Amino acid sequence: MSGEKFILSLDEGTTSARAIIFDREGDIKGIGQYEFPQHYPKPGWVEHDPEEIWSAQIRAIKTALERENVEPSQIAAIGVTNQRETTIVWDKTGKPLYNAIVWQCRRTAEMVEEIKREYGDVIKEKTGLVPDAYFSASKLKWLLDNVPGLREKAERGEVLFGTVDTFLIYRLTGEHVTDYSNASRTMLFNIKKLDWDDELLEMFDVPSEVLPEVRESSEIYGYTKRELLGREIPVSGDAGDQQAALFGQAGFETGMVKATYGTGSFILANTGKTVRYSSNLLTTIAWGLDGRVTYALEGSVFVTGAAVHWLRDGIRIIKHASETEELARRLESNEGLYFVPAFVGLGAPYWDQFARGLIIGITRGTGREHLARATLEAIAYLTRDVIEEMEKLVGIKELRVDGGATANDFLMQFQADILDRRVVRPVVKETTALGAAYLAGLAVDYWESLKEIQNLWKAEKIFEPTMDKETREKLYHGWKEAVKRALGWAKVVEA
Ligand SMILES: Nc1ncnc2c1ncn2[C@@H]1O[C@H](COP(=O)(O)OP(=O)(O)O)[C@@H](O)[C@H]1O
Ligand SMILES: O=P(O)(O)OC[C@H](O)CO
Repeated sequence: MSGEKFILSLDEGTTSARAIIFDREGDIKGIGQYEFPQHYPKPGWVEHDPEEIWSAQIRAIKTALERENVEPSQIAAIGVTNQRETTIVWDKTGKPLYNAIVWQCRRTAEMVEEIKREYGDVIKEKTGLVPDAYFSASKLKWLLDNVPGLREKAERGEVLFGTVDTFLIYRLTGEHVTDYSNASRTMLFNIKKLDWDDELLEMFDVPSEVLPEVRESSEIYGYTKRELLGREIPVSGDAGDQQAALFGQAGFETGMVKATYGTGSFILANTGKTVRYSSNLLTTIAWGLDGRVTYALEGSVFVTGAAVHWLRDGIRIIKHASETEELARRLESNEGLYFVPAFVGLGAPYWDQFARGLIIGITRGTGREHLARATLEAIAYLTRDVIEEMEKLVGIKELRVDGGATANDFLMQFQADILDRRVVRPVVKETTALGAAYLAGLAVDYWESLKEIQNLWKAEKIFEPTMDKETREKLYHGWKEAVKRALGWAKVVEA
């Protein structure tokens, strides 16, 4: 056993929990990963069992360490990053009091519509968010109103609320904390005053006793309980997964933009110390570091990789996500077929909770290659929708990309073409986990500075735009028309 030290990053995503060991170069030394079940108790509802999240996460840690023969004593620090907004309540013993309500869950859509009508502007001003069932506030209100006895317990100070980072850190260390980036996604946090907001707490009927303490994204929150890994290891990094990915992409300067293509796509632009507002994008906290908060603009697209997943598990026209690439390449163009994957409404920049998925332009010649191509193209169009909004506020030179679907070269090239911008894919694709590792490592002096981290970032492949303007704009026009037809559909069929 060598005495080399590493950083362990816990990346708890929507569908799986990963544990990744990084070395000083920011290279991956080992990975453990386990999927956990998705629960859909009613149409549009999505839940996770926090115990299933926890056991997947612990197994992932043990697998990563055992596989690579790394001893817990070689872990200098642990960083945590997580699917954001997903809401958990538990008691002081760490026992969950209900399933986690997942960010994708639409159960509070009507509740939010009502609040939005009266308080939309106030919420935007204070939290930077476009009111939506996506964020934690309405989910927490739902829990307090619907789980028998929960509100009374909460008022007695016996209930702890948190996003998944907070739950994991509580179980790991016993500390009830979160970081600025995660707090900024609850819709209860004032991103300018950097504190929980009394008016919002009142609006959502949330007793302040349940809230975690909000800390920087890089500092020691506590130490792992000895019974977990046989050692007390500092837990010293915490950021929402999308903000962590911006950090892992070394997106430290104003105007740097990354897009992560996972279940959904999340495009974030660093706006530095400035809080910039856009009516169709979110203003969010990227991280808190060295006594300073960095802000970002975010376009959250709810369904992208999940649409590829649907081709595989829903209509079963492919066996593996990667097959979409070969299918798409069989065609010269989309031949007029568009797919708007608005399975759970549309997020940025449309924010329509009632939009639903649509496939348009079907002819007798339409086959699975068209659908595969339309799915990949939709992912790229949805990203352009967001970048167009961002460009009104920040200059954007290139797009740094990461996440599962970036393995698809067809998609990456089409993305560069449709944006008319360079798309850059880094060597280390696990930028979310890497970002959390960097945050944890900075707090314990494993890495010294942002400059050092910047020097570790390396491009693997650059996709240059090659499409002519006329084709690009014609294709994009078709997309905008297809989206128009998907908007509000749930209202039409419910009426
Ligand atoms: N080669 C590929 N082409 C297109 N989509 C892909 C490819 N590989 C994976 N995906 C999609 O990417 C997603 C997985 O990415 P990942 O970053 O692991 O997601 P998450 O962290 O959200 O669970 C899946 O939804 C999958 O359908
Ligand atoms: O788990 P992911 O990678 O799909 O990310 C989910 C986002 O954090 C939701 O806001």
